[in-house]
Amino acid sequence: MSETLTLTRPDDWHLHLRDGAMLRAVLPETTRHFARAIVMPNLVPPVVTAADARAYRDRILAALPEGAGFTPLMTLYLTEETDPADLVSAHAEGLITAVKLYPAGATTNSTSGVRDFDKVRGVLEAMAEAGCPLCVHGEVTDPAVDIFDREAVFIDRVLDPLRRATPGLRVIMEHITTRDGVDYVRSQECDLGATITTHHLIINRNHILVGGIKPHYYCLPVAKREVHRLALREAATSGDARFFLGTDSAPHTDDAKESACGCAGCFTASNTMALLAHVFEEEGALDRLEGFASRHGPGFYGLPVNSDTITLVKSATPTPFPARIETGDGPVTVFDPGFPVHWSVAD
Ligand SMILES: NC(=O)N[C@@H](CC(=O)O)C(=O)O
Ligand SMILES: [Zn+2]
Ligand SMILES: [Zn+2]
Repeated sequence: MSETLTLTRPDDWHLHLRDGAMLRAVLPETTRHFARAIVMPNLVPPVVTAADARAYRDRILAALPEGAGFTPLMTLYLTEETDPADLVSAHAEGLITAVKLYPAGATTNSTSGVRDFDKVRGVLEAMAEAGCPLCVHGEVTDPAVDIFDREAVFIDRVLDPLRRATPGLRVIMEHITTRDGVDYVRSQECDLGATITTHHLIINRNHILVGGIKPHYYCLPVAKREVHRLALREAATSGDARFFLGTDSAPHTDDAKESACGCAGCFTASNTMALLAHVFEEEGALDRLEGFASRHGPGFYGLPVNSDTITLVKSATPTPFPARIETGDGPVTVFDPGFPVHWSVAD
């Protein structure tokens, strides 16, 4: 007898869809299970204006598989030159759902990001006024700060001062990787949420480095110590509506990952829901998966929850998933959790 679990259809509140051949290959992996996704704007060149976002949204819609009922929720990439009027009108007309802040140099394609936070103060104030949320890649780029400390230092040096200076700004700490991130979210009264990725619930830094370097486990923010992974698991499965799913599924070709200078990013779009069922079952929290994957995100963004469902099935034998997907740019390896997975999403 197989066990099943039916959930309100989930959304992905942090996703990289890329462009061109890669977009066409990875998009169906998301639309199969998810109804909506917050689409990251870190293309080359980035999505910085309303016109860029409209053109990118049209390319995504043109690449949708037949019959996919999927809505891309667009974002703008915040730069020191962002025009607040362009941003506010794009938000007002529903073209964009949020704005993304990358500290310059913090991650993949972030060179156009923010260096001097004073230069974006006016834009952040306009966003607070307009009710447009800010998604944040929360790592400092100071070369003197150890890579494993960059999230915690960002909270103290950048995020907390920024939020105090801009009351009413709704902020999502993207892909939190530390207990410090969890604690900071919990310590705040309002206007703060956090996304958690699938892979950060599964791997710690040992997975990347013990027994040989594993480039497909390398992403940013880099996975931390086990205590942090456990804190993320506790937060994700706690039922606290401030924590929700953002896969940060970030495809790079195998050539780009398996390199002397490998790109950061784990590709999890294909197997995220199966892996989450495994994780939530391990934590005795299967009844809270729907909150994390399907309810808390819309709640934070002030959007309706989806009206249809997906069904997860647990079978007696492990359910294999493809090790990689083919793209016009080359193969992309699917995140391997390193354990057998018995859950899958029913067709
Ligand atoms: N997470 C990653 O490791 N990489 C992301 C960028 C990001 O989300 O920081 C990417 O665009 O490849
Ligand atoms: Zn990021
Ligand atoms: Zn990302």
